[in-house]
Amino acid sequence: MKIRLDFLQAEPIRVLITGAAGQIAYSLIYMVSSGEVFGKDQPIILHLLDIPPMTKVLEGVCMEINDCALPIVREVVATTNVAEAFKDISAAFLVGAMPRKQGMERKDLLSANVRIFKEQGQALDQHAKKDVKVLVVGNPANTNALICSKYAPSIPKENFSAMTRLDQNRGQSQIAVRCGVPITNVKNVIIWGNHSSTQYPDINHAEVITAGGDKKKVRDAVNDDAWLNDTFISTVQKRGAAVIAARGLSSAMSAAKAASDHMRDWWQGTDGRWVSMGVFSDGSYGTPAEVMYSFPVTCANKKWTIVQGLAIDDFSRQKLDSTGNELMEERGEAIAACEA
Ligand SMILES: NC(=O)c1ccc[n+]([C@@H]2O[C@H](COP(=O)([O-])OP(=O)(O)OC[C@H]3O[C@@H](n4cnc5c(N)ncnc54)[C@H](O)[C@@H]3O)[C@@H](O)[C@H]2O)c1
Ligand SMILES: O=C(O)C[C@H](O)C(=O)O
Repeated sequence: MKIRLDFLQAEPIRVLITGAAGQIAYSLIYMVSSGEVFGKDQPIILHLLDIPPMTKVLEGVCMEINDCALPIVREVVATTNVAEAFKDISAAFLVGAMPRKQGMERKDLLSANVRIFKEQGQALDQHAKKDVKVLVVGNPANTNALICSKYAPSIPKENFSAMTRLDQNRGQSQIAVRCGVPITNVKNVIIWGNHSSTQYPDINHAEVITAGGDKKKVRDAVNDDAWLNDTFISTVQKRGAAVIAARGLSSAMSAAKAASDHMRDWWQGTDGRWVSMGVFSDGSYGTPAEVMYSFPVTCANKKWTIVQGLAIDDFSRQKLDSTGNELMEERGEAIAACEA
């Protein structure tokens, strides 16, 4: 009989979720604690941070974590103290921030939220492991991630990322429904740029296994350029606002699922699959350098690599530029707000 000792041997890692008393965290904590993200054999010590007025809610969340009887959760550190929350962490989901309300754009949250990410960047710099992997979810996510990395100079820029996986999942789902196939039959939908209404959901390189079992380019399988170039793009760009209009609250379950997908793929690798992540731009594809731009990437050995060599037509060029311009504007505003 083969006895598995790896579970007993693995050292626990410390995983931080901020905004732990909020909506997204309520789903995310379970996903992370179930082993979906770091592996079923990887014990974790959960660090949960929220602000003092949420202490009682956080206590309730901790009761529920205990009551879930989760095998990989070794300990829960629930706190409103930033230094304690960031101490020795190997991974961070930075969720805690104000969500937008109906009628707002995500960048309207910049002045309210950016200082949170300046403070948390400083905390990462002082207290976290130097190889910590940081996923920023709180909006405006790309620019908050940039600010976080700016204030954590001792941690490599490539350890910071912003979440555009929800947009990727939304795009793949729209295509799967349109083609009448399971979501797993759709590959390589790309999100370029900002997690905002200027993002560019791009299907030019995407493939689908059709209901008949043939592998086709999405453009050929859908065979409706008007829908792909207009309705599809604007549906994905405006999906967050549509959820807010319907629920009266911003997306939470789907955001938690996307955060789990993002960190799992970064941590465990993508086996050559492309996923979209907001990462520190090196200027690939003529994008502005030094903003957190969403690119197609592959992940291996806990590192992401931008997929290179894709053809960019004129339609796409204009869209890559316009979302890049917005990121540069946000960067200027955010730096000014942090230095004020
Ligand atoms: N990138 C994405 O795809 C995506 C998707 C959905 C939501 N979001 C964003 O995620 C953020 C959180 O959304 P939510 O629905 O969970 O909001 P929520 O209001 O339900 O929860 C946010 C929590 O963060 C806490 N918080 C506020 N300031 C904090 C701080 N300084 N430190 C720690 N915690 C703090 C709040 O007390 C609250 O408990 C929002 O900014 C939202 O816009 C991003
Ligand atoms: O749209 C929002 O404000 C929340 C989130 O960014 C989303 O895309 O659902």
